[in-house]
Amino acid sequence: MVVSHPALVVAPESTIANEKEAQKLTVDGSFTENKSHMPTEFVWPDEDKAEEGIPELDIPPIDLKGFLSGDQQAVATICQRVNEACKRHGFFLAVNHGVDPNLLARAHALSEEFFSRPHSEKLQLQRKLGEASGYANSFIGRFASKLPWKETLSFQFIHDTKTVQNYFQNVKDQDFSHYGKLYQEYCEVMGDLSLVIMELLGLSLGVGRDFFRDFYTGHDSVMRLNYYPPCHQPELALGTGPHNDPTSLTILHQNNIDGLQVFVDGRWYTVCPKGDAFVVNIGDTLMALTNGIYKSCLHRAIVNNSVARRSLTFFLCPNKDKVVIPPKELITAENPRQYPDFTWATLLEFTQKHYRADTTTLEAFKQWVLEKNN
Ligand SMILES: C=C1C[C@]23C[C@H]1CC[C@H]2[C@]1(C)CCC[C@@](C)(C(=O)O)[C@H]1[C@@H]3C(=O)O
Ligand SMILES: O=C(O)CCC(=O)C(=O)O
Ligand SMILES: [Fe+2]
Repeated sequence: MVVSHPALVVAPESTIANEKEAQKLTVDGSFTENKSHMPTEFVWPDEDKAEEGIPELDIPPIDLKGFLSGDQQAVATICQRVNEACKRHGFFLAVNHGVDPNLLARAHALSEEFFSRPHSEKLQLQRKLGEASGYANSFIGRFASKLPWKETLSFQFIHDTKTVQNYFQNVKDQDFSHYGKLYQEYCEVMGDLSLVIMELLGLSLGVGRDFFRDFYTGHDSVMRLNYYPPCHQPELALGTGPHNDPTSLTILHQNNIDGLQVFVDGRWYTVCPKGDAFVVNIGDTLMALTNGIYKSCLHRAIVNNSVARRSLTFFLCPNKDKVVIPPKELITAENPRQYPDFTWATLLEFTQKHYRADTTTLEAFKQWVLEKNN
């Protein structure tokens, strides 16, 4: 079996898939000419795929202006709305967040520039076995089935370091230093915004501004550029299958193309892109840190057959040796400890070596940790 879309080139990066299966997907130019055929590796089961007519989610965004300026009346209202959203489905839209629209536009433009490069140039950044950073193509070679219709470029950002700049500086043969400069700036801005949102979440939960902010100071985060090329049979494939992010907080911005869907009150909704608005998601680690009170957001990304879609995702993660233990106010007789102590390093290892992140990662991880501890 051969495929030719640039999105479908073998990119061996990890361990779970069967090598022989991966080899069958080697690019050779014949796939786009034979549009009737979708390799089975890219076909998702019906229960994961989007049915027809998913409605748009119509919820007013959270305006962060009043929070950022410290307007007490606004802070109370914002906290109440954020609290409701995070308890119910684990996500909200944020506007007036203070991020320069020009920075956002430049971050998208450079992502577009990267993914439109010849395959050989993208491969200079190829994600290597066991490494978190780099370019990956559909995770061919990493997973054997339910391959996502996407290309990704991921890199690590540690708080108060030049990790991003250094990563791009070290690429051989090609000058990627302008990526380093721009995405270093973008990550610093996202890191600062994450810490502000952590203060907001702390206030919303009634544990004060500092607990979560302090916990995430020194964070060891991940930035990912997602690129979803047009797909000739979008009804069979998914850009990213249904999942909860194993990380703590995701700040996502999509270009002006629909594709992100979230699960709210028992059904799927499309979150349409709205200008500079960020989609802010709670992930599994933060759900555990709030003792299960704030829900990890279930979401997925669909693809379409006409236009490329892109998203910029900043995944806030704790420093690797921080132990995830909820503040004492959130542990009560009615809500005793829900998850064992763990570090992000262990959960990351679980998702990279033992378990493909999906809708039940946190439960599976909890069982795994409990078994290991016994
Ligand atoms: C630490 C991470 C693992 C993933 C990227 C970041 C945060 C989200 C995770 C992911 C996106 C969840 C869905 C499945 C996954 C394999 C993907 O489709 O990309 C996950 C990422 C990963 O393991 O590479
Ligand atoms: O691209 C999107 O809209 C969603 C991406 C996503 O969920 C992820 O990268 O974890
Ligand atoms: Fe996600």
